[in-house]
Amino acid sequence: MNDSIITIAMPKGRIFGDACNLLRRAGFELPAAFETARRLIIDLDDEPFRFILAKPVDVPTYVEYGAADIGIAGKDVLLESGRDVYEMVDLGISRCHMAVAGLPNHSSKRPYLQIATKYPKIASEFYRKRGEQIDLIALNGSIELAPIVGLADAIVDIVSTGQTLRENGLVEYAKLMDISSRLIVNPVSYRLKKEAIDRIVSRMIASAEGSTIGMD
Ligand SMILES: Nc1ncnc2c1ncn2[C@@H]1O[C@H](COP(=O)(O)OP(=O)(O)OP(=O)(O)O)[C@@H](O)[C@H]1O
Ligand SMILES: O=P(O)(O)OC[C@H]1O[C@H](OP(=O)(O)OP(=O)(O)O)[C@H](O)[C@@H]1O
Repeated sequence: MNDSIITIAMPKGRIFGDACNLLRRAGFELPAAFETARRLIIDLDDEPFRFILAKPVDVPTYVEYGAADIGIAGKDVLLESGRDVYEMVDLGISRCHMAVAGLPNHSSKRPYLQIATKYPKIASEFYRKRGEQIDLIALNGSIELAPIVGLADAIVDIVSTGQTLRENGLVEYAKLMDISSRLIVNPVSYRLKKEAIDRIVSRMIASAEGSTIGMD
């Protein structure tokens, strides 16, 4: 960790555009090519900020280990990763929700419900709280396929517009939680660079979409 530079881990992919817009609203002068460049480390010219561009699911790892002081990550990724980071601000971007879904009027013939998901921790916690024993099937994407081809009785996955469910003839059975992206901070960085990080947090709160502050 360099003491004078603040390193910010950015999630590539879906959140990236929303996160860049938010940073620009917060006064960060991101270069025009920020979104299109293939470089994975980008330093700003006039401010002591370094951006590292990571896969969304890896952002909490970079922040927990201190390779980045700060990061932006979806609440889904934070819950699933269980990484030891401070969650400082709900940025209100990339909003969606986590849901249980499956075929309409489906009734399982299995002894335990078979649940396919990219989020085994979130799914098992949900069913544990309901006192239901399940068989988890971990998948990496195209989760909606599983109930259609009989691999699972239901899925636990993200729903945003609902288009993927609709186009695949699935319905939502239950909503687990709202999801949005959060600003996360490495605890040691926060101790050593508190003033600089607090300034960033304030800028982000002022520019966030209906943000709230909180340290989890
Ligand atoms: N349909 C969606 N609408 C809005 N936000 C979403 C949606 N799907 C996911 N997200 C949010 O965006 C984050 C990153 O999603 P994205 O699909 O870019 O990454 P990913 O799951 O690693 O993708 P891939 O594995 O396909 O590269 C998720 O953690 C979640 O918070
Ligand atoms: O409600 P919607 O607006 O249709 O969005 C929901 C879809 O978006 C995500 O998938 P993603 O596009 O990230 O692809 P994946 O199958 O690789 O996870 C999520 O897993 C759903 O499949």
